Amino acid sequence: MEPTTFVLFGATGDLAKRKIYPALFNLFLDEKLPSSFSLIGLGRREWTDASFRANVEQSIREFSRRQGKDPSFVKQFVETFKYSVLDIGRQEDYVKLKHLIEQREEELHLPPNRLFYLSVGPEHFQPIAANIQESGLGSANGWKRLVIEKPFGHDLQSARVLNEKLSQAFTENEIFRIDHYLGKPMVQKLEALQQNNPVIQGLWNNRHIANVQITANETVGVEERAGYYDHVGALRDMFQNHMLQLLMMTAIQLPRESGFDEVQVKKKRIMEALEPLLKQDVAASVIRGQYAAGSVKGEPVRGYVDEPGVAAGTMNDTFIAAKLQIDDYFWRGVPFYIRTGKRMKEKSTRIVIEFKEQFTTSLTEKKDHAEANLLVIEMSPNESITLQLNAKDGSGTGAVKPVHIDIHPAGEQLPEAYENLIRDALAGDSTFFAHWDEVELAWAWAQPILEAFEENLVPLHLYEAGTYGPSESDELLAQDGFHWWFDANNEQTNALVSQEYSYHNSWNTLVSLQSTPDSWRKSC
Ligand SMILES: NC(=O)C1=CN([C@@H]2O[C@H](COP(=O)(O)OP(=O)(O)OC[C@H]3O[C@@H](n4cnc5c(N)ncnc54)[C@H](OP(=O)(O)O)[C@@H]3O)[C@@H](O)[C@H]2O)C=CC1
Ligand SMILES: O=C1O[C@H](COP(=O)(O)O)[C@@H](O)[C@H](O)[C@H]1O
Repeated sequence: MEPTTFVLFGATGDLAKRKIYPALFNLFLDEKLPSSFSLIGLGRREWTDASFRANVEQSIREFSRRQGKDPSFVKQFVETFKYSVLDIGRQEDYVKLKHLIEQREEELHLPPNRLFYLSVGPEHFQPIAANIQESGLGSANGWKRLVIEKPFGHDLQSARVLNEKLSQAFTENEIFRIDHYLGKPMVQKLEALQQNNPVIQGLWNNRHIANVQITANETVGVEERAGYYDHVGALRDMFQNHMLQLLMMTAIQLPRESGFDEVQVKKKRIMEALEPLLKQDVAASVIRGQYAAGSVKGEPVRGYVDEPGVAAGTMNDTFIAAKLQIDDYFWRGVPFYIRTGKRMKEKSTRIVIEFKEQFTTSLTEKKDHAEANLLVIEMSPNESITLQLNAKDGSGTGAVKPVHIDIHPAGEQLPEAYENLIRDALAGDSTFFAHWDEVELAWAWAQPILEAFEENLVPLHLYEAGTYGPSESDELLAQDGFHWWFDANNEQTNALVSQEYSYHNSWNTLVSLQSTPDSWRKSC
């Protein structure tokens, strides 16, 4: 990895503290940072280098999964960190920053490779990019990269304007838009699963798959983020970005030797093939919900409208479920059901592929109770891949019972999403970042839904906190003859939960999932 200066805007903020420093520290311990690495933190707070380092140390103690490590490692990690006071709107602060960066590059013999990480509110993205350009910070004789956090725009129009402005200072290849779901280890292993297993690759189409279900349920409510969330809702906060990225990563078809460019092109093709919704038809395939008072994990919780900071009479969505169709050769006719919500019964992020029951006859169906074949990719709370097959149960009656092949990352400590993403950004590999074409197409697809919500063309269903959302979400699948798998109140899933036979395999033996193929990765 090339020597790099990591310039962190928002170094005093919450994201830096909870995610960025712990991720950098873990990369440091794993020797995955560039051998020459300089970090400069920026914020308005009047911190010194010493107080900045003390804050970073504290965040590592609090949030790093390696907090038990020898404290001398933490000291060693932060000892070269610098802090500079910078107000985003003040041009003279960028001049001061430029001098500091150049001085450090000289002291540490670093080429001027600069990664600008914007861990600040979205209203600051454009002014920072413009000031980087105007101050000459981005015109040194090395590479420059811009890493930006979500949200990327508020709707299609604002996203286009933002992109246009950023493009004046950075090329598309230099912009790394974070979608932390793309950094999740199971998402990164998803394509390796398909690419390295012809048996799965051969099944990955509408001849064999009945439907796909993508769920991201959370138990938390709006927390202290009402100021942000009440203007955004589940559609903008989760669906337009994370959920559609999961859809792209699931539906993509990649031959074994696919490179980074192919991934990008094929993700874009999926989005282009996504059947658009007309505003007046949104209500037929989109369910909007908002949590009412209830209880989560045995604790009573208030309804969304009673959360501090939420506007009176708010119609904001805290739950959304939708049926999507991809109109292409592979997926035509396969419904993709996607849902995400806050204050649900349990935290669960998973993709379920339900295969068609091609070979069942009415006789075997009745006698054997054969369950559907499922492939379940579990991202949270645990990480695993499970394949449900049917086998004779050995009782001599000839009965068929579901068996499960579980693939767990046994003993392996998987990296956090931010570790994967920061490592990739440092390496110039944008495979697992959101590219502009995808972001624009995702906003274009979501736009009629935003408008239908705005104009109240879609009913807002209240659901009790601690449930699986409004019952209309179940009906969305029931009208096609399906049901959400793994909802505890769904009897048909009990067979899976009370499994009798389970073949536990080590992470590597059954399928080769360990790493994402290098051919995916592109070094700029
Ligand atoms: N926190 C999280 O879990 C997540 C956050 N994000 C995104 O990350 C970004 C940062 O969020 P978060 O850390 O929570 O926000 P915080 O409000 O905690 O931090 C904001 C940071 O921006 C700095 N800042 C604000 N205004 C200025 C200014 N005028 N000049 C210089 N610095 C300024 C603050 O510095 P100071 O206070 O010193 O002025 C602070 O370091 C946002 O885009 C958010 O959407 C995305 C996913 C999760
Ligand atoms: O981006 C966001 O994601 C989190 C959920 O992330 P997860 O990794 O815990 O599944 C969500 O709580 C938050 O509202 C949203 O902004």
